[in-house]
Amino acid sequence: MIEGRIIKGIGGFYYVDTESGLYECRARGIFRKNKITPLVGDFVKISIVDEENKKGVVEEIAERETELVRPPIANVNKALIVFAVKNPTPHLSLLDRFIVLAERENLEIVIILTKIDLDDDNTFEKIKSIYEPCGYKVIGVSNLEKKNIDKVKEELKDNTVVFAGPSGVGKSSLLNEIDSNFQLKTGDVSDKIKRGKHTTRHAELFELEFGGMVADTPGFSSLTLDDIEDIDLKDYFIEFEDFNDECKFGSRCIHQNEPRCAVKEAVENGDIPKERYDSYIQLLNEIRQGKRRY
Ligand SMILES: Nc1nc2c(ncn2[C@@H]2O[C@H](COP(=O)(O)OP(=O)(O)OP(=O)(O)O)[C@@H](O)[C@H]2O)c(=O)[nH]1
Ligand SMILES: [Zn+2]
Repeated sequence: MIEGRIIKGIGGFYYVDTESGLYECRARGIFRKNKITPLVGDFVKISIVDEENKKGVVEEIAERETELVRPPIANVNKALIVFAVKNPTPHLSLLDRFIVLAERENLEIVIILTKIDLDDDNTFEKIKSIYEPCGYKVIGVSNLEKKNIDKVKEELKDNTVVFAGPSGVGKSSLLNEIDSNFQLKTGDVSDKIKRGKHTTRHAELFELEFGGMVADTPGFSSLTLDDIEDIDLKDYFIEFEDFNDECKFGSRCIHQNEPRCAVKEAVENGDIPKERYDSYIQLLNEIRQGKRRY
């Protein structure tokens, strides 16, 4: 058996990068039986079935350091959450959902706002003023005017990063600016001509020329948080952290209707952005309603 890493998965095939090249692999049936799906980013052991045609079988999957469900990817340490300031209009509820999922995996999170060349109503500053006080780095980028591409590069260098965000925000364009080899790797020319634009259809990991790995992932337009418990949600709003223990009911406080809630006080004092608190309550209600349905 040889070791490698799954860098792409399409239609039941896993493409495993190893020291002796790229192998197209099937997964052992045992994984399906145990309800384990190999993920892009997984470190695996494969047996070679056909060396000439580079075909193999995934035999073992190493324990995952991190595992994101949406987009599905394993063993990344950082998430660059990409939204555009305009075209498409940024939906902060979706941004908050992604943050929750990434915080649950303890990923480092950086928010990238693209298309700042179109920003005629200060959307960048507005979003930054909500998320920066929470502790998130917010970087404004223009692929068109090649602005702040180097700042994004710094975030990628020597990390394993997932690019996630809605469709059309410029994730692939940004990766093209970052590493000129990216286009060669993704460029499905016939597809591009047919559809007039490049659309990412599956997650794929790329090695960056300056060190590090990055996964471009298909855009998503909604995210549900069904598998999160209502009581846990507050832990994924990191700006609540300093106040959680000061509530009258301590860690049992869900910061909604409880008396003497330090989080609610912090919102009133402006120490926690109101937008984030409102978003928290909205997600909390959603999770609870979802639970009641089952
Ligand atoms: N004005 C402006 N347009 C941009 C910028 N970045 C990307 N675009 C345009 O936005 C559109 C979508 O860009 P993509 O890079 O395909 O977006 P994506 O996020 O990869 O989309 P999916 O693959 O569908 O997830 C293209 O028409 C780009 O030319 C930018 O910084 N400024
Ligand atoms: Zn509270």
